[in-house]
Amino acid sequence: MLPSTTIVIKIGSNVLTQANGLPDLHRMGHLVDQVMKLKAAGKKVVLVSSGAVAFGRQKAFLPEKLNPVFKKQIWASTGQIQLINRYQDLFEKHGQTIAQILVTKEDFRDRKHYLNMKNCIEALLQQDIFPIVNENDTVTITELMFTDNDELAGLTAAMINADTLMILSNVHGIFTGNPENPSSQLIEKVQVNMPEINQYISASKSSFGRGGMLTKYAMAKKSADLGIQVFIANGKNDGVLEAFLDGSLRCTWFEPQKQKQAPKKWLAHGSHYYKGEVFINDGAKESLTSTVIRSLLPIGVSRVEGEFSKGDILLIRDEKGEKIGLGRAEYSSKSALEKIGQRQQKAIIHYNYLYLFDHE
Ligand SMILES: Nc1ncnc2c1ncn2[C@@H]1O[C@H](COP(=O)(O)OP(=O)(O)O)[C@@H](O)[C@H]1O
Ligand SMILES: N[C@@H](CCC(=O)OP(=O)(O)O)C(=O)O
Repeated sequence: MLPSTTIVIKIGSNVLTQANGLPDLHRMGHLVDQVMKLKAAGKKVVLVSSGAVAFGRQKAFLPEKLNPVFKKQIWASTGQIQLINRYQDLFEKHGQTIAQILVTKEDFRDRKHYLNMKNCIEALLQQDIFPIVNENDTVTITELMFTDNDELAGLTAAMINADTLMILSNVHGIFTGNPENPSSQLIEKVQVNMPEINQYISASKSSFGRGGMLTKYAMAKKSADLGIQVFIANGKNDGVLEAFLDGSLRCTWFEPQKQKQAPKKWLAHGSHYYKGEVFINDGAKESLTSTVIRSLLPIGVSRVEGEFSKGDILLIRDEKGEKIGLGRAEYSSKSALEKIGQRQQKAIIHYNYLYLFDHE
């Protein structure tokens, strides 16, 4: 475990609900008390909290046959008010003002939205207002949805340059088998060059969760690659955050690699958010993957696909179609089409906004 100053804490739906599905206000209160202890210890904290759908489900009784998308929208829109009101009551007891931030995947795709979000969270933290983030579930349907809030928490941690991501679920971490099986053991440490441990993870999830342990693992690995240490721990355990503070936390810890620069962190999460594709020739591939720092020039581009604007994320492929990396477009697709193959043109992707895959 490494020192931490800025922490994103993700709380799963199951942590905030009882087995019968009713909100667990006692647990919520206990977590808020502990978050305040982290703040008192000088940590900057941002919360990514699930629970809108779970809270809404308890209040809005809907016909069984209603379209599942409408159900989710109704539960999320009614439940988010309850969720945030509960937080407000609980934080108010500590004299702490809170802010609600509801976001969509689109906000991470568009660099302007991304920077607006980042600046807003940073301004809130500076003013000592506590940000609570959730997905805007009423507008994010099917392909617009985050896989789950674990993905949103990973993106948020990268966005605000957090050094620590704490994922609170209803298990102590990743086990070598079903966590309910007494022979399964907790994997305490995940290090960079360790073999994949996803073989141990089953697709099963807790009753109110969306993504399951597989997305937690994928997001934790990605965040660790970007230099963020990740803890997966049991938010249902009393004193979980105090144990984090005193170093006695029982959890799965992901060792971080060296911190990446901020624009590269934005791009690293862009695999699902790119707007267009650029295909590069062998010479450009060699140049980009060499040890010398280089931008991608139009002369190295053989074709572009998709409609994109300046500032959008592009996926870079080689001539065989293999994925090489991601970058921020310096041209719109219209200008790029005019410039490809030409010499002495400004880079289509500047090095500062280029992220190359390690082994994809
Ligand atoms: N190898 C494993 N170790 C730990 N949990 C696992 C494993 N395989 C599957 N799981 C399941 O993942 C669940 C946690 O994911 P999820 O239900 O999405 O929680 P949350 O609501 O906190 O996001 C656990 O309750 C457990 O049932
Ligand atoms: N935005 C949804 C959260 C969905 C989700 O990812 O849930 P979980 O897997 O419990 O973190 C809600 O507030 O209900």
